[in-house]
Amino acid sequence: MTSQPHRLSDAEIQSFIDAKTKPLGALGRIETLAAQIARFRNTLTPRVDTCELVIFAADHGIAAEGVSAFPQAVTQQMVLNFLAGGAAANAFARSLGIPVHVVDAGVAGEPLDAPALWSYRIAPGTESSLRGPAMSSAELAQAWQTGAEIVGRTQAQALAFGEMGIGNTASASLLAHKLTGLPLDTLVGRGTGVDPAGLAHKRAVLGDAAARTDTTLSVDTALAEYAGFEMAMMAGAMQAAAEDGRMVLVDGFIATASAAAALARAPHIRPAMVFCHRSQEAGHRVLLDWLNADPLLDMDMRLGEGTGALLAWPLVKAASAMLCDMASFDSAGVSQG
Ligand SMILES: Cc1cc2ncn([C@H]3O[C@H](COP(=O)(O)O)[C@@H](O)[C@H]3O)c2cc1C
Ligand SMILES: O=C(O)c1cccnc1
Repeated sequence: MTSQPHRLSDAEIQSFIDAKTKPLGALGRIETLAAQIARFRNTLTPRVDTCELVIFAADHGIAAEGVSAFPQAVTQQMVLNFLAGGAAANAFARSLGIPVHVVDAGVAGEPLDAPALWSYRIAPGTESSLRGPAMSSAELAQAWQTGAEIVGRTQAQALAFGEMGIGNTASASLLAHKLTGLPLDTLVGRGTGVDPAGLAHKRAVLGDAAARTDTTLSVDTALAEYAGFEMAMMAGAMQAAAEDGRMVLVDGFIATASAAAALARAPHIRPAMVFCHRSQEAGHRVLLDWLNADPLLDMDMRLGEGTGALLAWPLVKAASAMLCDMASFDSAGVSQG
């Protein structure tokens, strides 16, 4: 008979943290984060000092219904901007020494001919979920599987996931609504900044799109009916990353909707997930509450791209360093109170 590997208990982890040279609890939420990392990696000294950012880009059929303040062409233009290193995510990542990978999961138009682009396009954009399913179940399966394949191309101990896709706050609202049963209106926000009339129009369009199907749906049906390729691919990548022992840094509203889908399929991956920031997008707060997630930062940001996840990375790294590098009262010869 093979013996089961020892699973660290919460009490063992807490007493290891309490033995460090600091008053009890003095590192606040860094201690909570450290305990999460130790539990997830099942070691008291989990080294987490490398991170990569993967940005998934795709277009959304529902963008044609006027639910964004920006035209669909911006998705492809921003992909080129990511590749040129000029987006907010690039600037943040560079300042932190984090490599950025850009995935074409289904950007509209002709495929981009850019050697640095990770080209995994399922189709040139989804169908409009106002009229029918955004994608087929075969496309969903392909997107999910591709997410796992993409994780295989990365090495870092933590992966931050970002997205780009005009109209994807609309898709994220619909996906979150069908997964959770929360009222749709509480999950709809201004995205890139639609004005009050634009927001009323967005609510009406999304209400009609939601009315096509049952109030709540299974995760696979919800994804196929309403998600984008970048969201399904990100969800698949989150599951694969967590199952490979990597920490998963969850960004804003769209990434959190993808995380909710990943959790619906694979609840066991929750300990890998760090909810990094609370976006200004109205639905994010509601969805985080439903997930019982209390994110690390609240910076009044509403961008996506993985920017919020990047800002939280130093906190994750510090929590790991606290566990790995900090002395105990015993080892340092410091008197306890
Ligand atoms: C220049 C620009 C850069 C962006 N970077 C991320 N997003 C963000 O805005 C989009 C979602 O908002 P909506 O649903 O209203 O279209 C996504 O592409 C998201 O990543 C951007 C949007 C714009 C315009
Ligand atoms: O929170 C996000 O991820 C977000 C919010 C608005 C626009 N794009 C992304």
